[in-house]
Order: sequence, then structure tokens, then C-alpha cells
Amino acid sequence: MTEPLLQIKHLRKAFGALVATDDVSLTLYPGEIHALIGPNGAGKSTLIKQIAGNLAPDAGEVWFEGRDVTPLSTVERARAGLGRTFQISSLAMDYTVLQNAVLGALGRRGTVWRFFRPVMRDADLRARAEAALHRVGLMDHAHKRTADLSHGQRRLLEVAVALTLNPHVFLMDEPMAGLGASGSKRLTGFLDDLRHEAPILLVEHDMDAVFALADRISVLVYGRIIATGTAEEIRADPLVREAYLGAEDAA
Ligand SMILES: Nc1ncnc2c1ncn2[C@@H]1O[C@H](COP(=O)(O)OP(=O)(O)OP(=O)(O)O)[C@@H](O)[C@H]1O
Repeated sequence: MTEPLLQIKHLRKAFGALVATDDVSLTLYPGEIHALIGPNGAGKSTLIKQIAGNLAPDAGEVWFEGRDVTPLSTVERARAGLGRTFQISSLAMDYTVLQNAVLGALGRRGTVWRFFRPVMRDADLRARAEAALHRVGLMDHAHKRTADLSHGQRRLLEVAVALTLNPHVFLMDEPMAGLGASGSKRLTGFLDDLRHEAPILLVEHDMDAVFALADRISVLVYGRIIATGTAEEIRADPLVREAYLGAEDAA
């Protein structure tokens, strides 16, 4: 049987008395989109942060490509191929679109900021940045200031920045947020293709996108996964309907 690329084993994280991640285990297999859904405050972002390495778990392990990466830093995990797009914009607004993409590609080498100018003349980094911009359809805007992009274009740039590192797995935290109907449709089509290159663990509130894209869905409520299954299985699950989807179904 195919091995999972990413395996989360019994993760736990508490903030004081609040258990934000409560014995969470999940897997991500090659070629799949595994969506993580749940009400506000369920612990989705806290979980993604522990997988990406921004937050240390109290217990449990993160395995990536067959090894335990729990002791590794965010940068080490990113270099190993664990790619992440952020919920909160991490782009440098005063820099151009291309400069942001080059900065992303630079992350892989771990070179520091003061070398920024020569870096813009580095043919390999530039080529990688331009290829990523081309893939998300932003090459025509390469020399625009990032601040002058629309919200949807900035989200695409975040995806392009993640792409520059050629990740083996994507962690995406609400990529559709604020995109509007046409923007999310476009990004949905893009992610649909992208999964074949690198599987995606997708945290997303846009249920149309989730049910259209996800091969499997896990539902997180109060820090615990209450169900994992296909879109049909999740829709039909009585626990999920009661805890989460019920209100929407009734509407
Ligand atoms: N650094 C922190 N210190 C204390 N409590 C925290 C911290 N980070 C998150 N929490 C709490 O942990 C719980 C889970 O939060 P988290 O942001 O992971 O949920 P979420 O499912 O991502 O929510 P949303 O859908 O609104 O983004 C919440 O009750 C939140 O208030």
C-alpha cells in the first residue's frame, strides 16, 4: 500500500485549561486533497502551525516522508519540502510581485536579507520565481508593487511564493478567504491540478470549494477529529450534521 507523505500522530496542544489540539491523528497520501473543516475556534490553525513547525506540540509527532520531523524548525521543514501558505499575508507590500517571489525562492537556500540586491540578479532564483508566477497567472503583474494587487491576486502570489520551494506537500490555511466567486473558482481549478504534483492539506471555510475538491475531509470540533471520510460520508455522518453542518443544512 502507498505510504502517507505526511502522518500526524496523536498531537496534543493545550493553552492553559483549553485543549486546542486533542489527540489528533491524520494522514495525507500522494495525489490527494485532504480538507480540514470545523467551526471557528475548533483548532484548525493551531494544528497547521504544529505541522509547519511554528508551534511546538505538548505531545505527539509529525512524520514527513517517512521521518519524524517534530524536532525540526519551520525553515528546516520548509527546506525538506513541507510547503505552507499563510492565513495572514506574509508578503512585503512595498516590494514588487517578482521580488516577493524571489524572496520565497530564497527561503530554500536560507540566504539572508542583506544579499537581496545581488539575489535579484541570480538567474536560477529568478527563473524559479518567474516560473511560479507564470503558473498562477501573475507574470503580467511581475513588476507591479504588491500593494497595488487586488486581494485575490495577493492570495495567488502567496501560492506562487509557496510554489517556488517545489514543495512535496502543501499546507494551506484558508487560501480562498476574501477571494469572491470568480477568484475562488479559479483557485479551485488550480488546486485541482496541483494535488497531482504535491498533495494538499487544506483548511478552508468555503464549503463549495471543500466539497468540490477534497478526496477526504476531516472534521475538527473542540480540538478533536470527530469524523474523516469522503464528501458523501461526511455529509451523511450524523455526528457531523449535529455538530457542524446541521445549521447549514437546516438553512
Ligand atoms: N496562542 C494562543 N493562546 C491561547 N489560546 C489560543 C492561542 N491560539 C489559539 N488559541 C485558542 O485555541 C482555540 C483554537 O484556535 P484556532 O485559531 O486554532 O481555531 P481555528 O479552528 O483555526 O479557528 P478559525 O476558523 O476562526 O480560524 C481557540 O479557542 C483559540 O482562542
